[in-house]
Amino acid sequence: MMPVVQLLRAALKHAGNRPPRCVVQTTSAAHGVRTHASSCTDGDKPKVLITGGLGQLGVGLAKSLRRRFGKFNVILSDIRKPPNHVYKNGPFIFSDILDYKNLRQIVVNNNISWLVHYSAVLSAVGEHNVALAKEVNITGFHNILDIATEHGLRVFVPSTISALGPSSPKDPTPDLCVQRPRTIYGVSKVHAELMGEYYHQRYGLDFRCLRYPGIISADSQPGGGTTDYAVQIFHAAVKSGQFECNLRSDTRLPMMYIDDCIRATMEFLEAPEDALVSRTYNINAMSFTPQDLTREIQKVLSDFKVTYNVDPVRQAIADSWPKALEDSAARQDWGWRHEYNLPELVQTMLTHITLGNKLASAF
Ligand SMILES: NC(=O)c1ccc[n+]([C@@H]2O[C@H](COP(=O)([O-])OP(=O)(O)OC[C@H]3O[C@@H](n4cnc5c(N)ncnc54)[C@H](O)[C@@H]3O)[C@@H](O)[C@H]2O)c1
Ligand SMILES: C[C@@H](O)[C@H](N)C(=O)O
Repeated sequence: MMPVVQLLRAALKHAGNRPPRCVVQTTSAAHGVRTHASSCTDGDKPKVLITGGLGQLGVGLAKSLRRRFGKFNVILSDIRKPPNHVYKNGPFIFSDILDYKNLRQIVVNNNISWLVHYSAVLSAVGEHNVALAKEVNITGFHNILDIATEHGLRVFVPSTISALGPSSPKDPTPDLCVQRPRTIYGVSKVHAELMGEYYHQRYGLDFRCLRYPGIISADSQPGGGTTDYAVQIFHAAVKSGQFECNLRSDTRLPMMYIDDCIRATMEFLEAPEDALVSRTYNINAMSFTPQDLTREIQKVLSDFKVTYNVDPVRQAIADSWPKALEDSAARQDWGWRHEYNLPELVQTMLTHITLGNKLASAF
C-alpha cells in the first residue's frame, strides 16, 4: 500500500496537472445542437488548438503560446506530416477541418478552450482551385464555428487585406468600409468576418478576428499567396544574388514581420472581452513596393539584382488590395503597436537567413 505522504504528494501533483476549471452553462441552440458555453475561469491556462498549424504562421505562434501557457497546453494540427523538429517540440495531431466528427472529438478529448483557426487556401492557389478554396475556407470554417459555439470556445480567425477589393478605400483602408473582393479567398474571408460577428451577437461566441497584412518570415515558407515574393526575395538575395519578381516594381502593399504578427495575435487573444469594441480589427505595420524592398536589400547586398516577370493573376489580385490599413481602433482598444519598419525588417531577415544557411552548411 502507498504511504500517506506519498498519496498526498500524488494527489497534489494530480491537482496541479488538472485541466483548466471551466464554468459550464447551457445556452440557446445553434443549428439544432444544444450548446455549452464553457469559458475558462480567471487564472486558468487555456488549452489551445491550432488548425493548419504547419503553414507559414502556425509553428511560430505555437512556440510563443507554449512559452506563455506551457508546452502541453498548445496542440498543433494539420493534414500534413510534421517535420521532425516540429513533432519533437510539442503535441501534434492530424486534424482535417472538413471532418466535423474528428474535430469535435479532438476538442472534447483535449478539453480545448481556445481555437486558433489557421487552415486556409490562400489567394493565388485559391484562384487556381476555386472548389478547394470554397471547401476549406467556407465549409471548413462552418465546422469551426459550430464546434466553437457548441463547446464555448474562444475562436481566433485571421482575415486579411484580401477581404478588401477595388472599390474599397485603399490608402488607408478603414476597419469599416465597402468590401467587394475579387478572389474566392477574399470572399471567404469576408464571409468569415460576418459569420463570426453574427455568431457573436446571436449565440455569444467569443469570436476574434484580425486583418493581417502580408506576413514576412525567415524560418517558414509562404503557402501560395500574392505577397509570397516578399519572403522569396530575401532567400534569393542571400543564395544567388538575383531574383525574378512576379509583381510589378511599383506594387505597394501592406506587410508585417512575423514577430509583430504573432505578438498581435497573442495580445488580441488575451485582451479582456470588455476592451473589444469590435470583433474584427485591422492591424498595420509598413507598406512597400518590390522596388523599395530591393533598394533596402541593396544597402546591405549592393550587387543584388531584381528582374520582373509579372504574373497577371497575382498582379490583378495585388492591384485590387489596399496600400495600407488604418488601425487606430486596434491601437486604442487593446494597445496594438508594431515594432518592425522596412529597415529593421530587412536587417532581421538577412541576418536570420544568413545565420540559418551557415548553421545548415556546418552540419
Ligand atoms: N501568411 C500571410 O501572409 C497571411 C496574411 C493574411 C492572413 N493570413 C491567414 O493566416 C492563416 C495562416 O496562414 P498561413 O500563411 O500559415 O497559411 P499556409 O497556406 O501557409 O498554411 C495553411 C495550412 O492549412 C492546411 N490545410 C489545408 N487544408 C486543410 C484541411 N482541410 N484541414 C486542416 N488543415 C488544412 C495546410 O496543410 C497548411 O499547412 C490563414 O487563415 C491565412 O488566410 C495569412
Ligand atoms: C495577404 C495574405 O492573405 C496572403 N499572404 C496572400 O497573399 O494571399
